[in-house]
Amino acid sequence: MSSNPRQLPSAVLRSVVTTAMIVLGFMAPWTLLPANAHAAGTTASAQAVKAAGGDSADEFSYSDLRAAIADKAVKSATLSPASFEAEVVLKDGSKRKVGYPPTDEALADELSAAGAKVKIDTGFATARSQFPWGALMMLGGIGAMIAAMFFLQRKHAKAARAGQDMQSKNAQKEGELPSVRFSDIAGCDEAVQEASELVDFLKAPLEYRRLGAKMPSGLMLYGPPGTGKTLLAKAVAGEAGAAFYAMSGSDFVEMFVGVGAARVRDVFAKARLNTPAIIFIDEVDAVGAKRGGGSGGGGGHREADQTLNQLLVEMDGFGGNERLLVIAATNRLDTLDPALLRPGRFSRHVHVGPPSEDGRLSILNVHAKGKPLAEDVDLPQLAKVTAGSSGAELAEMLNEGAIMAARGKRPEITHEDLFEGFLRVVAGPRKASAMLAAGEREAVAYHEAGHVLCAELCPSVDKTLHATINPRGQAAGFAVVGRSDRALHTAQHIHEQLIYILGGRAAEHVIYGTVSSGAANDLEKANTIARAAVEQYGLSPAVGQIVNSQSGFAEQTKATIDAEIRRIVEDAYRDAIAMVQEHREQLERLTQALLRAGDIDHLEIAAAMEGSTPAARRPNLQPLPDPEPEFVADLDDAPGDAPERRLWLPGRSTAGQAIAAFRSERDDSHRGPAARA
Ligand SMILES: Nc1ncnc2c1ncn2[C@@H]1O[C@H](COP(=O)(O)OP(=O)(O)OP(=O)(O)O)[C@@H](O)[C@H]1O
Ligand SMILES: [Zn+2]
Repeated sequence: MSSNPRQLPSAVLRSVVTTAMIVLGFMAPWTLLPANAHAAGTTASAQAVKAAGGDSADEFSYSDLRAAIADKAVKSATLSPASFEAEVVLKDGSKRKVGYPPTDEALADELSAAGAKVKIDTGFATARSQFPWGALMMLGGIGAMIAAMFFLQRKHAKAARAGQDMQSKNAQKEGELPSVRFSDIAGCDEAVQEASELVDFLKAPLEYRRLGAKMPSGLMLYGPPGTGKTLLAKAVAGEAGAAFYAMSGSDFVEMFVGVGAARVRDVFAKARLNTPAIIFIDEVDAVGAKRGGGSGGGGGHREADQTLNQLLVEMDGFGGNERLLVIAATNRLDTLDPALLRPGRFSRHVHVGPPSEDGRLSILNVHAKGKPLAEDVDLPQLAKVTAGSSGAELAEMLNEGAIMAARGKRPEITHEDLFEGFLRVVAGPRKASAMLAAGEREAVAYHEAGHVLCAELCPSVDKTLHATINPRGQAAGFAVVGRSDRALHTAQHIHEQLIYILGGRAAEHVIYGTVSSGAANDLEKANTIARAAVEQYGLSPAVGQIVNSQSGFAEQTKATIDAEIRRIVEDAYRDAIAMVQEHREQLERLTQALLRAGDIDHLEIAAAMEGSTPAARRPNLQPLPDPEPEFVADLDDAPGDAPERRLWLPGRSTAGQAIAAFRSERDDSHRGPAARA
C-alpha cells in the first residue's frame, strides 16, 4: 500500500501527535557557554574505531577476533563495554587486546556461543555517547510538530550517531553487503512489509518482468528522525543480498558547484557495475527541496539544484530493468520538489512513524538482546512511559542503562539503571560540578514545583514521573511527565498542556513577581504548540480551518494567527497563575521536598499534593455575540467547572470579532492575577 502525496497531511499529523511532551527543562545559566562537554565522548569513540580497525601486522585486529570466534579459538574474553575493548585469551595460550565497535552488541553472546568464557569488566575510563540530549530536550515534545524542529532534531540525532556511523562506515565499506536484517527492525511493520516486496523484486526480477511488472526505481522513506529509515534501507540490501551505497544530501550543501552532481554520477556508475544494489540517499531534502520560484520553497541554491538534476537524470536512466533501487529518506516529504516524487522516480512513499506502545516494546526487546536485565526491569512499563520516543532514543536508553550498570559493577542492568539511562537520553548526564547559588536553587525549585503542580491539577495532562533540581545537561532542573500516545488534540487538551508548560513561569511569577531567563524555553515551547493548534489543527475560531498552502498564509491571515497564538498562550498563562495561587500550600510542599531531596518521584508528589483535586480549566474562547446558539457547543470532554466558558465552533466568527474579544480579554487579565503578584 503506497501512500500518495495527498495523504501527507494526515500522515504528518499522525507522526506528530504521538510525540507528546515529556520534559520541561529549566535552562541553566551555563547553557550560554559553548558546550564542549561532549568532546570526551567523541574522542573515546574515535579511539574505539581506530582500535577496531587497527590493521598493523603485529596487532590483533577486530577481524582477527571475528575469525578466532568463527574458529572457536577463543578460550576466554574480558569485555570492557565502557571502552569497547576486549582482552582475549586464545586457546593457544596467547593473550590479545582488541577494540570492538560499539555497534557489535552481540559480541558477548557470540563469544560464549563459541565456547569462550566471557567476563564483563566494569572498571573503566568513561566513554559516553556524545549525543547532545540536553539540546534535544529543549526541543522535546509537541514542538516536533513544526517542521523546523524536525530539522533540528535530525541534526542532533545525526550528531548522536556520528561516532557510530563512523564505525559502521568503517565496518561496511561502500558497496558492501550490510548484515542488517528485517528482524533487527521493530515497531514499523507496515514499512517493513512494503520494503519486503521490493526485496522480492530485487531477488527475482525475472518473474516480475515475465508478468510485465516493472521494478519501482525509487522508494521514499519519510518520518521523524531516529525511527529507523536508514536501518530499513540497510535491511533491504541485507535481505536482498544487494550492495549498499550511501550518501547524504547534507554532504552536498557546502560543496562547490558541480561536485555534488559528480558524486551522484559516480555512485550510480559504481552501483550499476555491482548490481543488485541499493543506493541510499539520506536527508534527500537537502538537495531535493523545491527548486527555484514559489515563495514557500527556499529554492535557488545552485549546487543543490545541480545535484538534484543529476539525480533525476540518473533515475530516469534506468527503465526498471536494472536490479538497482534508490532509497531516499527525509523528515519532510512536503518540502520535496514534486519532480522527485513523480512516477518512475520516487513514486513509492513509505511512512516510518514513531513507534506505538507495542512497537516500543518490540524495539526494547530487540535492543535488550545480549543485555542481562535484572528482575525488577519491566519493559512493558517502560514502553508505556516512553510514548513519543523514537527507536533511536529507546536504543540509546538501553545502552545508557548498560553503561550505568557496568559503571556500578552490577552483573545485571536494573530498573534504576534504565531510568537513569532514560534521564540521560532526555536531559543529559548529571552535572555534579554545576554550581547554583542558594537563591537560584530555590527559584529552580519553585519553577519545577509549578510544573508539577499544574500537571497534577490538569486532568488531561499525564502526571509527573520525576522532578529534579539536580542539574543535568543544559538544564538546571526539569520535570519528566509520563506520556501517553495521543491521537487527538482537543482544544481542551492543548489548553491544559499549555497550563502545565507555563506552570513553572507562573510559579516564579507568583512567588517573585518576575520570571527568570531560565524559563524562556518554556515560553518558546508554548508558542510552538499554540501555533500548531492554530495552523494545523484548526482550533482557532478566528483563523478557522485554513491550512498552510504552497504559497504560505496570506499577510492578513498571518496577523490573525499571531494574535490567536498570543491569546491562546495568555489564556493558559492566566489559568496557570490562578492554579498556583489557589494551591500555594501544595506548591510550598513540593518546593520544600525538592530543596530537601533534589529529586522527587510520584509518591512524594502525591504526598505534597494532598488536599487538592484536579479540575479542568477550559480554554477561554470568548463568547461572541451570535444569534444562532446552536453553533456554540460545550466541550464534551471537559467536566464542567466553568459553565460560562464555551467553545466556539470554527467558522462562526470573523477575525475582527475574535481579535476584539481577545484584546479586551487580554487587557482584563493583565490587570488580574499577574499584576497582583
Ligand atoms: N524501528 C527500529 N527498530 C529497531 N531499532 C531502531 C528502530 N529505529 C531506530 N532504531 C535504532 O536507532 C538507530 C538509528 O536509527 P536510523 O539511523 O535508522 O534512524 P533514521 O530514521 O534513519 O534517522 P534520521 O532521520 O536521523 O536519519 C538504529 O541504528 C537502531 O539502533
Ligand atoms: Zn520550565
